[in-house]
Amino acid sequence: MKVVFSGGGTGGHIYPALATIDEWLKRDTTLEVRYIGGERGLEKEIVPAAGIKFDAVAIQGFVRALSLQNVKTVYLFLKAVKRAKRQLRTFQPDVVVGTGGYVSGPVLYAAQLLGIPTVIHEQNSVVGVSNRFLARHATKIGVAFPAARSQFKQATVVGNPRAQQVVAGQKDNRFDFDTFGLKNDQPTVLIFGGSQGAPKINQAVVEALSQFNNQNYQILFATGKSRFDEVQAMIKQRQMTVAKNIAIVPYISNMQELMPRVELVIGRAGATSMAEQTALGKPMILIPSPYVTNDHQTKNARSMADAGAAAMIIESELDGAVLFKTVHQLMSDVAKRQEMAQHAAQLGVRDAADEFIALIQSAVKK
Ligand SMILES: CC(=O)N[C@H]1[C@@H](OP(=O)(O)OP(=O)(O)OC[C@H]2O[C@@H](n3ccc(=O)[nH]c3=O)[C@H](O)[C@@H]2O)O[C@H](CO)[C@@H](O)[C@@H]1O
Repeated sequence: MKVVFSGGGTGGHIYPALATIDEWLKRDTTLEVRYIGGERGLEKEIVPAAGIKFDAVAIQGFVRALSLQNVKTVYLFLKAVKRAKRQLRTFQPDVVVGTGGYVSGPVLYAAQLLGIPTVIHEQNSVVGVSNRFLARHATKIGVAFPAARSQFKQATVVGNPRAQQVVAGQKDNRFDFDTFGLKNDQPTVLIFGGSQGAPKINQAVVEALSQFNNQNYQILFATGKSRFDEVQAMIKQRQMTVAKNIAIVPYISNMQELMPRVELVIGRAGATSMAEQTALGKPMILIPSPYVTNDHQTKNARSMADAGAAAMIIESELDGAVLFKTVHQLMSDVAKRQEMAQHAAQLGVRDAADEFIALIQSAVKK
């Protein structure tokens, strides 16, 4: 079978696609896959690095206010549809799968114009712009949360395929913390602000550095690729030292191997992160982004906190002192962490890739 995947901009839309491909290739080595992504999104690096053939189209999102930018957006959209059509005609896929983000709009629309079956996946409980646009002519729709189902005419709850991939990463896990200059026998706190990093979280971590230094747990902190230099400059300006129990990196590219091995996760409340952390049963401290559509991350974080799986900090109340206190309290309380881990695990969907692959296969014309 030949399948084209498209989705991107941010990691939350890319990893579910990669996880589906990964699982599918394990059971069908004859599967042929292409990925069409944006010229500027994270997918441009992540997808080829995963060994998948990648084609790019230029695309940008609509801005909310009336603006000339939107004229350019329409122009780029039509150009991307044309280019995607050419790519699809050459490859002749049996089905085209979209996992959200601006780029999936023109690619799946092109497939729909050519009469190729399309399948979309919605990771969030609130449906995104591209998926809303594509839903009318999509052959099948998979959603991660039951709450999203009612927003489509007909959709199947499959969970988030990335969850299955990180769970698979638990088996025979030989992850070596030495790759980050850390120890294998110390509990690890993982901190990252979604796939792009979050300035407010980065600042709070820098403020708390002197307190985190030399604790009996270690901190692995991913700043986001484009924010690493900014963080280093902040550390230098404040003349702070970074002790050996702390590693600061721009991005973690082997999260599926690392995440199973950490004790506590601190971060945003993006849908794919939530799927991973619940599938693995990780206690979490969530600082939801207030800058996303319909404030959906706050809803995600609140549902985790209500279930007893997470502590939640509102971004406007976050600073180094609050961050340190919340982390330190949990790292000093094994029983509390275990309790949170159990609650998190109860929310996890661990076979989502199987479910999603079955849905895609059901969309292909026999
Ligand atoms: C600001 C924004 O628009 N956020 C949205 C975006 O978030 P974003 O792209 O940040 O998505 P998520 O938090 O859901 O997922 C991040 C993904 O990146 C991975 N990762 C992260 C950091 C790192 O160093 N290495 C790494 O591999 C995580 O393990 C995870 O798989 O898409 C999500 C899923 O549609 C939405 O719910 C979010 O609201």
